[in-house]
Amino acid sequence: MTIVVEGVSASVSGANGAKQVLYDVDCRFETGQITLLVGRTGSGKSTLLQTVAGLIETGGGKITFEEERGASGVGIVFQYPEHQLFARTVQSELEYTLRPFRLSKAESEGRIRTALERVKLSASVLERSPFTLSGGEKRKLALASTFVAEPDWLLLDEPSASLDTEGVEWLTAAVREWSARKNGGVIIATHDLDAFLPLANKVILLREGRISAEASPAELARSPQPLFDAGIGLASSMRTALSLGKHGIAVELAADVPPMTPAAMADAIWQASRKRLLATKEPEHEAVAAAAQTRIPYGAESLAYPQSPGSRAAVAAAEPAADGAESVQESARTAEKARSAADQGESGAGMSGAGESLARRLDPRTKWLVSMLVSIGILLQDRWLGIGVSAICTVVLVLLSGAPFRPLWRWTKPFLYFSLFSVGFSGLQLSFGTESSGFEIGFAAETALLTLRQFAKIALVMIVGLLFTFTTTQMQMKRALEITFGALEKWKLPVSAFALGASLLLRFIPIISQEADRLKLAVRARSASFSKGKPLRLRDAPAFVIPLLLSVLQNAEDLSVAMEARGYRIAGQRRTSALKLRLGRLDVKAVALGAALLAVLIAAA
Ligand SMILES: Nc1ncnc2c1ncn2[C@@H]1O[C@H](COP(=O)(O)OP(=O)(O)OP(=O)(O)O)[C@@H](O)[C@H]1O
Repeated sequence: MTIVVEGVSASVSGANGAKQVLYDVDCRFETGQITLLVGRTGSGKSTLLQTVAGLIETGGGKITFEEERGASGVGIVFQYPEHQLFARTVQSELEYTLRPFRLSKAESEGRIRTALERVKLSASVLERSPFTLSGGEKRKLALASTFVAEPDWLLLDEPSASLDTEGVEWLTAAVREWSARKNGGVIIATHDLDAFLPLANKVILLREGRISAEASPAELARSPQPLFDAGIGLASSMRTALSLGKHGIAVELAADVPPMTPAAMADAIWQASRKRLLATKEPEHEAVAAAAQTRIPYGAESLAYPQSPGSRAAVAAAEPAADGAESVQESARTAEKARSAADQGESGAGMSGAGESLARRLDPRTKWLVSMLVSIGILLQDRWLGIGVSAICTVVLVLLSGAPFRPLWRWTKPFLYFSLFSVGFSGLQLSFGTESSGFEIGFAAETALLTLRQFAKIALVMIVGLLFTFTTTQMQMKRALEITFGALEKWKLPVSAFALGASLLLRFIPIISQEADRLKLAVRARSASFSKGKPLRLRDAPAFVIPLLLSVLQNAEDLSVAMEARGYRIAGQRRTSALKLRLGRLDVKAVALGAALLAVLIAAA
């Protein structure tokens, strides 16, 4: 009853293409145990969780379920519960999970009632839309919709986010209860050591997509160095012990019950204080000196202070009480600075110079001009030879631009399917004839080819347009339009408004795409796991089309509120632009290339 992860690598794909997140991960998750996945933001916890759940394909290595139901017995609750809710009512949300089990109505109602009781949600929410619930209620519902399927494994991503103190207490109790009742396995990706360390049997520390350490909570309590190495810091009980140690009060660590909870810590402090009180029969300074010499302050035996400035500052920030509030704030600021400096160091390489794709380094006006020139050239074509040359020119542009292939293909694919259908349909010839000849069906290849040629041209123009979209940010696009057509403002033409509108339209393309991905993932994760690892089934499509529309509308509303907050409503008010555009030598070369491609296309026409 174990999940074995061996040499697993995994990538996630976003608007800018695929990015490897996990590297050669080896670990085991035992049933009956609660395992924590702990690591800094972006270290790959969610990705590992989703890979184990079968929602992300492994790019190498394998995951073995040493039990009967395999990945189908896994229930996952996402980091943002709203990412997994999609139905019109809470009732249908829960029923959706139960659909593949083919239960009787009474059984299904019973399971729903029990699941709601377990998460302490009242049955009165059943008729409400999940989207009207509060953040904490959504999390409870997400958990209920997982509990209802009675999975063997419970995978929770940042489960304490958006819960209040009482909510966290309830959650930890629910996880404990579930684990004891089902004897199932629990994997929790979290930063919240205070809440989950006391529950855990094992902690797996992730750092930049790799496992940096594995330890039991008791081992970490005695030797917290791996927590610093992974850039995480300590649970507050550990911080308290560390601070007391600096004052010469040594908190003894019991081997079996490490002081992870406030109650256990209070007990340990009480024991330590009593010892110290007894010692103060001697003059106080001697007692302190003796304590400092003879007792081992918490963590000192193993806590060799980390050498890198970032982690040293993090250690300083993790020791609050000793030096007063001011120094705590100062060290927290230093730690933050050090971390962000480290972050910039990591990400800077990818952002600058050679690492950046050619198209991203070009001025958006240049890209727009080149796209126009090539699109005009493509639209001039009337012969198959010309279409072939257009296709070659488009491939040249795609390769030179360095635009990501996957999103390009994802956006082009539906159009290609639609085109093929239209081509087939346009070639159909139906005749209802006379009584003697009857109904006849034929296919006019010539008409179909004509349609194919038209669609091929549109597809190529679309790819050229997408190249522009995928390599131009909304801000660049807006500035480019404002600069290009700015002169028209003299004649009171609303150039800024037009530029903003056009750039918002562009901005919405990736948003819709991300939303569709999110909903597909949610539907797959909850199709009681029967279709995990397989593409979405057609009959699941309605489950995400309406939520997709709703969420696009919600995004539009959020955006309009944000814009209003930034003064976009105030007519005539000019805003300062943070983005300066400059044409360079590379732009001249790109325009020359565009003109050359147009010349080739005119020659081929
Ligand atoms: N859809 C995506 N597109 C692009 N990058 C992504 C996508 N999903 C995740 N990533 C990147 O993958 C890396 C790991 O992300 P992941 O969500 O697994 O980290 P995490 O440890 O769970 O972080 P957090 O604690 O902030 O939730 C991050 O750098 C993140 O930016």
